[in-house]
Amino acid sequence: MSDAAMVDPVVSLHNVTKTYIRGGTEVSVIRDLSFVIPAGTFLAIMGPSGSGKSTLLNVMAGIDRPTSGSVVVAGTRLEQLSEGEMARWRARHIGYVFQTYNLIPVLTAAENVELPLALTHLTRRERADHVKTALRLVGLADRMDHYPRQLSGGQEQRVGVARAIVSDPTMILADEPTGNLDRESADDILTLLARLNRELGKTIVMVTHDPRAAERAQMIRHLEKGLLEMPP
Ligand SMILES: Nc1ncnc2c1ncn2[C@@H]1O[C@H](COP(=O)(O)OP(=O)(O)OP(=O)(O)O)[C@@H](O)[C@H]1O
Repeated sequence: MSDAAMVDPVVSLHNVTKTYIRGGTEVSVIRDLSFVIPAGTFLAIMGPSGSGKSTLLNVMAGIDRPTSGSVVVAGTRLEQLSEGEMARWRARHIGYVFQTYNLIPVLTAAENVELPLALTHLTRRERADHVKTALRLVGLADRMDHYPRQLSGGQEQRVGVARAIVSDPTMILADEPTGNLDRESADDILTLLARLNRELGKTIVMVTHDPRAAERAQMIRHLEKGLLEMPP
């Protein structure tokens, strides 16, 4: 890792543990995890089902709070934020891509993409411009007024990616973004994520089961029982 990367991580986790109570006993999903993600990295996190991948992503997004330890993302120590501050912080810094797209069926592609901008101070005109740019970036400028049911799975996920980038966030977190797609659509989404990383310098953290998807990232880490396998 270069000195610059050490100086400028987008994510730093220090001794992060996340514990749930299940059936009266404490279960550690993430155990004493410490690592940094340098700015501009495209990282894939792999690991068996239940190993804590989604939990880790949610901790980085400020959706889940760790039981102990500290999480610094984009220069902010997340445990210091109230729920309201966290929502505003997340809107500014995090774009999230879901396995099942999570589009709202009664809204058009453009309206879905515009949703994260509700928490910003942009004017209506500026919001429309951002939406157009995001949909153009994912190659769906001609589908702005289509509803999710009028789109293929691959196109729906491209709308999902447009929604994740519309506010120009610091980091994109993608939880199994290709899990519901056929090989060709999956490749399109991975190519798109790689482009956003390369051309726009977005830091991307992608959770995936699929080794072929993980290969498209610059760096792969394996999570096993809440512990991250670190490079030699
Ligand atoms: N809110 C919760 N309450 C209790 N247990 C939880 C909660 N959220 C997650 N868990 C447990 O934590 C463990 C890790 O879950 P997580 O979803 O992070 O794993 P994962 O690696 O993403 O799995 P998958 O690949 O199946 O999505 C699981 O055993 C899960 O049941």
